[in-house]
Amino acid sequence: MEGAGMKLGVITSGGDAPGMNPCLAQIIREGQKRGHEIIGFEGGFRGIAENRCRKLSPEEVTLWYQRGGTCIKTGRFPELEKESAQKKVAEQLRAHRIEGLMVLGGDGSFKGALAVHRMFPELNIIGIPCTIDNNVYGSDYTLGFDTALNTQTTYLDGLMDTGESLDGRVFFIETLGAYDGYLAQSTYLMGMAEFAVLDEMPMEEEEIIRKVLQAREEKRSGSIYVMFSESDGKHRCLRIADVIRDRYNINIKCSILGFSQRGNAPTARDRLMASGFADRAIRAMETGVKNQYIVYRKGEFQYMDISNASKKKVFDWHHI
Ligand SMILES: Nc1ncnc2c1ncn2[C@@H]1O[C@H](COP(=O)(O)OP(=O)(O)OP(=O)(O)O)[C@@H](O)[C@H]1O
Ligand SMILES: O=P(O)(O)OC[C@H]1O[C@](O)(CO)[C@@H](O)[C@@H]1O
Repeated sequence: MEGAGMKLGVITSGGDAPGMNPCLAQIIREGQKRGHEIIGFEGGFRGIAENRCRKLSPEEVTLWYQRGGTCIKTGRFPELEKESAQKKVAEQLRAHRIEGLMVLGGDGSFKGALAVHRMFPELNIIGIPCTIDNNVYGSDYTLGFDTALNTQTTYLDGLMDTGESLDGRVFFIETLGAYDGYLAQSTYLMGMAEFAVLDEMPMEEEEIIRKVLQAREEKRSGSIYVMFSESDGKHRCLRIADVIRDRYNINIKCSILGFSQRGNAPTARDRLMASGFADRAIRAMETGVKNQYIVYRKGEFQYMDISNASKKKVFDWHHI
């Protein structure tokens, strides 16, 4: 019955993101206060299929606010695209008498939730956008982005101390984010990089090289900093750096931030946002809001039908 004393499931799914833990903690604390039972399935949709679950209690979550990653583990479960896996997940949720499932993840996880809902239409599904990539359609913000950006900024601070002490170097810095350029573009927006190489604005290798040479011409002191988004994961910056080194004998260094960028204690902003998302999710379950994900748009939380999750977010060049 909607409102009082519901049995609610929760998973984290896709890549982990700082902010997932405080969001879980708030769901568990608020949930219990309002008389709900919160069941955590471990490792995303696979954990539901394999029936790895337990009741989560407020006593265990005190330190979750300050921890990166996710304390109930996450996972990718590509089998869920098949009907057989969708049925399995739906069966398990039915067996546990779960009335609503909260899914903390990215756009892929919301598509997965919708697929499960089709097999179990009485199940309410509510999504919370959690990914350092900031790429969920309809939302200006996804949990984890601020922490990943702060990690990146601290890294750049260190790099620039040395880059400004030894003139004339070129630094290529690759961020995570797959094909989404929000992390890389942010450093450029801050004014800390000469330019950013993004999938949103494809650039031929020769064009990148030309821009590096031009930046060196224009900058009389210090070094040159160029951001690269992760793209296909083949570290294109290494290849381009080799060409520049061989052709022009320039001292060029590549820094690939890699997976430590996905960790670390959530920033205060991510903790605050986590709490806002969690409250809206619980309220949605209680008030009969059905099959939505929560978005943060123009400074406020709103609901968006989960079928929109498959749409591509239009890149916002000046996201702030
Ligand atoms: N089209 C789909 N149909 C069914 N399930 C899906 C679909 N897309 C994704 N999923 C499920 O959601 C899981 C997570 O999706 P995905 O790997 O795309 O990560 P994500 O949620 O987008 O997060 P991140 O941004 O961190 O990558 C998949 O492993 C799969 O279980
Ligand atoms: O850990 P995995 O599954 O290799 O995923 C890596 C991807 O996940 C993300 O961190 C998003 O969660 C992307 O930035 C990155 O490309």
